Amino acid sequence: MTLTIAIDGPAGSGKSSVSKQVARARGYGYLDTGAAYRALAWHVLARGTGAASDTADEAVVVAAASDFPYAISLDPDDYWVRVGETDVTAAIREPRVTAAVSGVARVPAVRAQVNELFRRLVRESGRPGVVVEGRDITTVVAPDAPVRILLTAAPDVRAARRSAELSGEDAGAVAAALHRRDAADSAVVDFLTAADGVTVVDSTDLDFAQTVEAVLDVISATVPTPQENHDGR
Ligand SMILES: Nc1ncnc2c1ncn2[C@@H]1O[C@H](COP(=O)(O)OP(=O)(O)O)[C@@H](O)[C@H]1O
Ligand SMILES: Nc1ccn([C@@H]2O[C@H](COP(=O)(O)OP(=O)(O)O)[C@@H](O)[C@H]2O)c(=O)n1
Repeated sequence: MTLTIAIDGPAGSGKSSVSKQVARARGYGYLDTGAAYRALAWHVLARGTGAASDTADEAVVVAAASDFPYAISLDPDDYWVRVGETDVTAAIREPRVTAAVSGVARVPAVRAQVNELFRRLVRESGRPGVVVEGRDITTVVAPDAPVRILLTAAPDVRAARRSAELSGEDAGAVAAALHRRDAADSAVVDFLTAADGVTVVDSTDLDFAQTVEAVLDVISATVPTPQENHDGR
């Protein structure tokens, strides 16, 4: 059976980059759940024009979700996202998609549909474990996962990290968009407080390597690596 490592947190907390590195270190798969919501937002925008591409319209979103040929790689060293024949790996990070994604993520039928997909992708991964990251993995998608982590960082630190990535964008606008999206998203699922049994890793004062180490330590406490087993630790 594939082991699930569940990681939640707000935008820019380091979920994707840290989870990817942790997956490499443990020989696990990596599942970016936000990519499904982003790809569906991209799909809605690509399918229609005018009202037919309105990601705030639940009926439009549900119609797009019923015809959504989505595929994602769980390989941390070969990450890609596709909708049908189109590689959307880069396109789903564009600001126009980021601005539309919360509308898509608000639709309960969409959440139920992608959650089933996430569980199936983990089941069929063929890997000993998968690091699954998002907003509701510790609470809804995999509440029984043996390791559940909330990755946080102070809002200004998260905004600074995100704007450093998007060098062409205005830092103030990136920060405002990030805080707006967190506010919209946290009305749907609570990813700002740790549920019972969830370990908080706060990366505000940690660099990237230290954050990866902190997450690996939490995992090792519950799931020793084969090497650690061998040493009798
Ligand atoms: N502890 C850290 N210290 C400094 N930079 C970090 C740290 N964790 C992540 N980053 C960087 O911050 C940016 C946002 O991280 P990302 O993994 O995309 O966050 P999320 O998936 O939560 O939105 C990336 O450029 C990443 O390399
Ligand atoms: N498990 C999840 C993951 C993402 N999402 C939604 O998908 C969007 C994009 O997620 P993401 O993880 O790619 O966002 P970042 O944290 O990388 O900025 C979020 O803003 C949420 O609206 C969600 O609702 N539930």
